[in-house]
Order: sequence, then C-alpha cells, then structure tokens
Amino acid sequence: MAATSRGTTPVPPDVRPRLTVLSGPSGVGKSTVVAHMRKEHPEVWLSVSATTRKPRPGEKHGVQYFFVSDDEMDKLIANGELLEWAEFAGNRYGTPRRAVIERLEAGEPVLLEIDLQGARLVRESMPEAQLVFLAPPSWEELVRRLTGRGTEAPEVIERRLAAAKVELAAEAEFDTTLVNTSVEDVARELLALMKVL
Ligand SMILES: Nc1nc2c(ncn2[C@@H]2O[C@H](COP(=O)(O)OP(=O)(O)O)[C@@H](O)[C@H]2O)c(=O)[nH]1
Ligand SMILES: Nc1ncnc2c1ncn2[C@@H]1O[C@H](COP(=O)(O)OP(=O)(O)O)[C@@H](O)[C@H]1O
Repeated sequence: MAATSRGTTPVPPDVRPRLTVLSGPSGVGKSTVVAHMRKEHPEVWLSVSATTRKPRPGEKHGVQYFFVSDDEMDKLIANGELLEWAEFAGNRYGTPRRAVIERLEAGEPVLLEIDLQGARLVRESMPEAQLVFLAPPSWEELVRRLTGRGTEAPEVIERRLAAAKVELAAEAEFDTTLVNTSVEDVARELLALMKVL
C-alpha cells in the first residue's frame, strides 16, 4: 500500500472518521465550544485556516490562524493549496488542503470551523463530510455575545450581524443543529457526533 508523506499507512476510507464541519453565525460561540472540547480531547484535530484578517489581541500566527497578506492569499488560491476559501465580512479565509487530507488518511477525527460558504464548498467536494450548525438560543443572545466579546468595532459588528441573518436562514442545509446554550453540553454532543466519545 502506498505510504503518505508522513510515512504512515493510510487508514481505508470506509473506516475513517468523517470530516466534520462546524459553522454558525459570528459570536454564537464556535471558538469557545471548540476550545473547551479540545482541552479534554486534544486528539481532535482542528484545521488552522489562513486569513487576511488582522490578529485580535492575544491571537498568534499558526495557532488561531495563519495571518497572511492579500498577496500571500492570492498565491495560496492560485496554487490550489486551499481545500476551500471564502470572503467573509471583508476578509478572506481558507482551509489549507494538505494537512486536512493527511490527517484524514491517518484516520484522525478532523474538524473544520468555517463559514456557510465554506461549508457548502466542502459538501460539494467531500460529500461524506458531516455538516454541523451551531445556533444561538435566540437572536438577542447572539447580539449580546457578539457585542459583549468586545473584539470588533460597531461597523464590523453590523456586517457580521448582516452575515448572521444569511447564515441562520441556511440552517436546514446542515445535517445537525446544536443550540449553544451550554458550552459543556454542546462540546459533548459534538464529540459524540465525531465518534470521539
Ligand atoms: N470558508 C471559511 N471560513 C472560515 C475559515 N476560517 C474561519 N472561517 C469563518 O470566518 C468567519 C469569521 O471568523 P473570525 O474572523 O475568526 O470571527 P469569529 O468567528 O466571529 O471569531 C467565521 O464564520 C469562521 O467560521 C476558512 O478557512 N474558510
Ligand atoms: N454557551 C454560552 N453562553 C454564554 N456565552 C457564551 C457561550 N458560548 C460562547 N459565549 C461567549 O460568546 C462570545 C462569542 O463566542 P466565540 O466563541 O468568540 O464565538 P464565534 O467563534 O462563534 O465567533 C464570547 O464572549 C464567549 O465567551
């Protein structure tokens, strides 16, 4: 059997964990849920995306994102290095292809935290992926969380809330919806969907 570039024997596709995509409006709590989940289960592999967005205080290159320039993003796209990419609220975001494929071939549970457009593209290119939608308990609570996070200027919050309306209307396209009332509960449900628990 052919070896992967990591030198391991690929796990046959029928027994690999499914690729899992987590999407949901900005501020719903995706990063919080994923961080909680990975604290207990570091074996879940989370793809680190490339973005042209500027780092928030405390964000580190290679941890939350690979922070790239517009030119670098152009090259990643032109060279086919991204599994998918999308423009969201004025910045571009994309999933590096190679690491995802390697981890899936190694049989590891792989999670992508990406926007609705990206989720649709993954569904097209990898129909076996499971799409999970993280929903807020209410619109008012979403506004409260996004505003309360305090990381965006008011006009950026407005753009993200406009995008959130579009994302919420697409919930039915997803295989599963989890409502983020309790971070612990949602993290457990996500782990179960990924067959980690
Ligand atoms: N399509 C796509 N969307 C991404 C990617 N990485 C992050 N996103 C999404 O881009 C949106 C904005 O992310 P970010 O600026 O970190 O804001 P936050 O999600 O509100 O913390 C979110 O919906 C992310 O899920 C990616 O690689 N591809
Ligand atoms: N279940 C929850 N209950 C209350 N607040 C939450 C919950 N989940 C996340 N938050 C808060 O909501 C804000 C946005 O969460 P974040 O994880 O940054 O969202 P996203 O990654 O989806 O943009 C943060 O201040 C976070 O602490």
